[in-house]
Formats: sequence, C-alpha cells, structure tokens
Amino acid sequence: MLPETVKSKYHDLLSVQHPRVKPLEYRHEQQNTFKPEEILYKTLGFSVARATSSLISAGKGVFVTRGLVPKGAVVSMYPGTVYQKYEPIFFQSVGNPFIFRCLDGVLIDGNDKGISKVVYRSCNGRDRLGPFKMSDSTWLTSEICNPLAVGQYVNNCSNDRAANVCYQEFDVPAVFPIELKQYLPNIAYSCDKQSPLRCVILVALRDIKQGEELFSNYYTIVS
Ligand SMILES: C[S@@+](CC[C@H](N)C(=O)[O-])C[C@H]1O[C@@H](n2cnc3c(N)ncnc32)[C@H](O)[C@@H]1O
Repeated sequence: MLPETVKSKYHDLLSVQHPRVKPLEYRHEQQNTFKPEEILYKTLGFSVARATSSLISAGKGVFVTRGLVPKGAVVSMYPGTVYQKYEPIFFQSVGNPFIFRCLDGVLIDGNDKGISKVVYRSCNGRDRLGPFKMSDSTWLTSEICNPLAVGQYVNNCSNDRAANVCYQEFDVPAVFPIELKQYLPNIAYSCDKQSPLRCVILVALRDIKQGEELFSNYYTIVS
C-alpha cells in the first residue's frame, strides 16, 4: 500500500526489525534480528531502560544502560493518552502520579496500569487506519517496540541529584509520515481532528554516561 519511494526508504530498516506478529515462543528463535534496545544502541549510540531507582523508596527509574547520551539528544519520550484541558480525566487521575501537565493545560496520562491502560488501548484500537496503527501501544506490555517510551518513569531531581534531562513539548506536524505513527507512544483521547497530537520528549541537558539514572525537574518544561 505504500508508495515505492517510501518503501525503498524504509527497506533497510525493516530488514532488521523485530518481527512484531510472531508468537512469543518463536521470537527468541529468530536469527539475524535485533531487539529494539539493540537497534536503539546501534542507531543512536545509547540505550535506556527502567530499573530500580538509585533513590531509596522511589520505586523505578530510568537508566542509561549502554553507551553515552550526548548533550541535546532525545533520551526518551513521555508515553500516554493526550487529553485536551476540557476533556474528562477524573477517574484516570485519582492517585495517578503519571499525569504530565503541558504548559497550555493539555494532559498526558502515562500510567501503564488500570483504567489508564484500558483507555489508551481503546483509543489505539479506535484509530487504526486499515493496516496502519496510529500509535504504539507496546509500552503497555513487556514486549516494547519503542525503547525510548519510558519517560514517565524518570524521577524528580533533588539537592544531590541534579536534573540531567528536561521536557520538550511539541505537536506532531500534519506531514508526519503515516507509516511511522505506529512508533509514537501517544494517542488523543478524543478523535478530534482539529487538534494536532501533542508529544513530550526528554532531552539531555549534558552528556550522560552509561549507568547514570535520568532525573528531570517536574516543574520545568521547555516550550
Ligand atoms: C512519575 S512517577 C516516577 C516513577 C516512579 N518512581 C515509579 O516507580 O512508579 C513519580 C513518582 O515517583 C516517586 N518519585 C519521583 N521522584 C522522586 C524523588 N526524587 N524521591 C522520591 N520519590 C520520587 C514519587 O512516588 C512520585 O510520585
């Protein structure tokens, strides 16, 4: 279904992609395929993942697991359902520490459990366009396609843990290729075609070495 020019552009990439529809038992038997973390490392020179935070009783955090993140690089994305400020989010927000508020009041619910998870999956199914998915929902599973989609697990900075990443909001442009939307870990709560899709990325404030945990400032957003 894709135009020839688009097919050839992504041909090389597709040839090393992890097969997404294979049953779990066959995945590890595949030869000559790379895991998404491996592709991330080979492409950007680093990989990130969730692990127990270095802060006592802070739960999980996000670490650079391989390589070096250069200053200015996109180190992760904030996944979740995007709500306009007038849309209902009451039940999803009760006791939910994963809600990110953008400067203009747009909210992103990055909780990967409970009602938040159900809502994301529902919107993801609703917005399918034939064979094309309009967003990535694998961050809700253990088989993550986009390993950058862990930004909601980044912990807050403190006096002895300075922020090494900051948030950057942006709206996905109308010309964004439809076949790449399946890798965006965000989806709009309402199928209101007027509003562009909001995404939030985390950008390295300095070089970040392998083994370091990411810390942001929960109250600072770069617009
Ligand atoms: C967005 S979540 C971050 C992921 C969280 N650590 C987890 O495992 O679910 C925010 C929550 O993480 C914890 N947290 C974040 N930064 C912290 C810090 N500097 N010290 C202690 N707890 C922190 C708090 O419980 C906060 O409500």
